Amino acid sequence: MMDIDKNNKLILGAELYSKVSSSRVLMVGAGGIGCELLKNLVLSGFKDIVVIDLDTIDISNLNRQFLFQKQHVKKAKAHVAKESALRFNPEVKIESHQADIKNTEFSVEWFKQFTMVLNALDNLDARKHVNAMCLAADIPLIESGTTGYLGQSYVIKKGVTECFDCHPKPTPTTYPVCTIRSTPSAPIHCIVWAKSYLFNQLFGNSEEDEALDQEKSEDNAQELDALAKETDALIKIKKAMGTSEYPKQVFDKVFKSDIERLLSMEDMWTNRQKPSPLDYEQLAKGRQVELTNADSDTLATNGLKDQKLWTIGECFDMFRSSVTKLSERLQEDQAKKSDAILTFDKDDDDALEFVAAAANLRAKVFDIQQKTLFEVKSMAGNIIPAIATTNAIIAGVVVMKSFEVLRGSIDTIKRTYLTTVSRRPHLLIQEEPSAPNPDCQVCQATSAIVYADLQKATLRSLVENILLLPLDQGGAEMTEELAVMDGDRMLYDIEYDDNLDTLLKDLKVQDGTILRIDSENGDQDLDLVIQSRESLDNVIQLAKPLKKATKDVTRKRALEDDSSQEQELKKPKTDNQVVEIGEDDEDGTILLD
Ligand SMILES: Nc1ncnc2c1ncn2[C@@H]1O[C@H](COP(=O)(O)OP(=O)(O)OP(=O)(O)O)[C@@H](O)[C@H]1O
Ligand SMILES: [Zn+2]
Repeated sequence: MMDIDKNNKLILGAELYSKVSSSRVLMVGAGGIGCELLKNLVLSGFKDIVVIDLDTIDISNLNRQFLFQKQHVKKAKAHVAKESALRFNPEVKIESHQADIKNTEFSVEWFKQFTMVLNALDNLDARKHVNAMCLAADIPLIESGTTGYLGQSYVIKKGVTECFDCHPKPTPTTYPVCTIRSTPSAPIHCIVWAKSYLFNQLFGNSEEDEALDQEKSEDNAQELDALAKETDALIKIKKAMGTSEYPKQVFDKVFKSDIERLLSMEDMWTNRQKPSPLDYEQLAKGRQVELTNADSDTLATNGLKDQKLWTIGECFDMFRSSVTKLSERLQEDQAKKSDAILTFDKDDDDALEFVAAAANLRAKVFDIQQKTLFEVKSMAGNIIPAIATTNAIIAGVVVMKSFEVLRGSIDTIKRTYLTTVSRRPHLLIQEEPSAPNPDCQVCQATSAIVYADLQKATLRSLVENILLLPLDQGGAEMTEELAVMDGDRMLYDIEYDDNLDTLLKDLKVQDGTILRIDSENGDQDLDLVIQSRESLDNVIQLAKPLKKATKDVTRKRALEDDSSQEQELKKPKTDNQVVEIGEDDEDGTILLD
């Protein structure tokens, strides 16, 4: 037995050690938290780990994702993470997949093989998906996340705790389109204009970005119409893409004629400072003079290049060169695939330089403070810098939670927050877990497995032979006011029956698809997990008969399980219980709780 194992057995005790070493865990995401977590798992006795990540290693990951080194850039995160982690303990079995966890191959059945799932993700969409899969497979999920110095981790278990979707998550900030397009007043307005409007119009998807709130009102209707015309005129200019005149034409349009149009709307400027258009020829001349007069001292950058504020001449040069480079790239891509577009990526130097230059030129026009490339990168990417130590602390907390899950007392596992408070620079705050929200659309739906012969079953067979059929005949006994949804796609409701005689397979329902049956009369919703089976007695049938459930069953169960907990579970969520980190004097180990 290796030393690690011996030590783990001593630390965890024989019983927990045996549970840890015999469990099979899935880790989703091998980025900032994932790298720390995988290292922790192999060092703390886990022997059977599956790692999934869809991405490859970027150079910007190396400052905090310590399983990756320079020679690994562009390789799959999952595979490299596996290889590096194995070096801590070669006896562990690690299976790595470079894949999207949302792929249908990772079905509910597939999730069921795991003792628990550990999320180390960075986006809502994937988190919601794993949440739904773990609820359907009825296995515990440990959720975690960090932003800058803040972090959290908690356990989700169907019918016992809140799920990821029990409470709505704040939607990303949007900006009124007129603020961005006509009356910017802060650096972020110029950055959003450059990234969400100008970049998309010139190189990307010309549909308006969701960061721009297009809501029309009496006040802005006229301005919105004028802006639409302005956009049409910009689209015409795109015909010159690839010519040497192109950067000038774009420049004249967005920094001169559009600004002149704005100036002509006098009412707009009664209480605001007027913008001043930029002149291409003048800037070009000024830049010449700047370059001729500059001695090597002023040209040499002081400090880090991306943290130095560019002069207007430098912005001007950068604007022209990045427009040229991005146009060339777009044209090359379009030669291969006619509908190719570029999408803004903060790690794409040309795209970032374009956004920084355009935003700073616009800031000059509106007399707004300019920003360095570094600042633009973090604002345009909505980035709060990731901090290695925050990830490390949270990854440690996740492992502690995994031990508690294995000990079997999920209903008492606290939620842990890493936060900054005035009394101490950092503090872990523990909060009692909450019972599921009885109105949650996600975890309160009953779920059931449906066997379907996908070559033969139609939507009608699903509706008539399962959904509307009485319980005692093997159905779900729903009323006719129901809707069948595949994600956001509606397949059927009482007023939309066009698909009834279409085969499920032609509706893209496949093995592993989860269909959500919305009950539109307030009854319980139903999630149906489709499993493909051939030669069934009926082309479609429930795997197990359903029992009638009332909405409050899960909540009641959670409350009744342990009456001493009842008070805790009813407590409002905001009632934080601050727990000091106790320090064991003798050996300096930090104990949580
Ligand atoms: N649907 C998904 N399936 C599998 N892996 C995913 C999915 N969505 C995100 N991930 C992975 O989760 C990880 C999250 O890690 P992290 O938050 O550190 O992000 P990052 O992409 O490495 O860093 P940054 O976003 O700061 O550049 C990433 O490696 C990402 O590829
Ligand atoms: Zn829920």
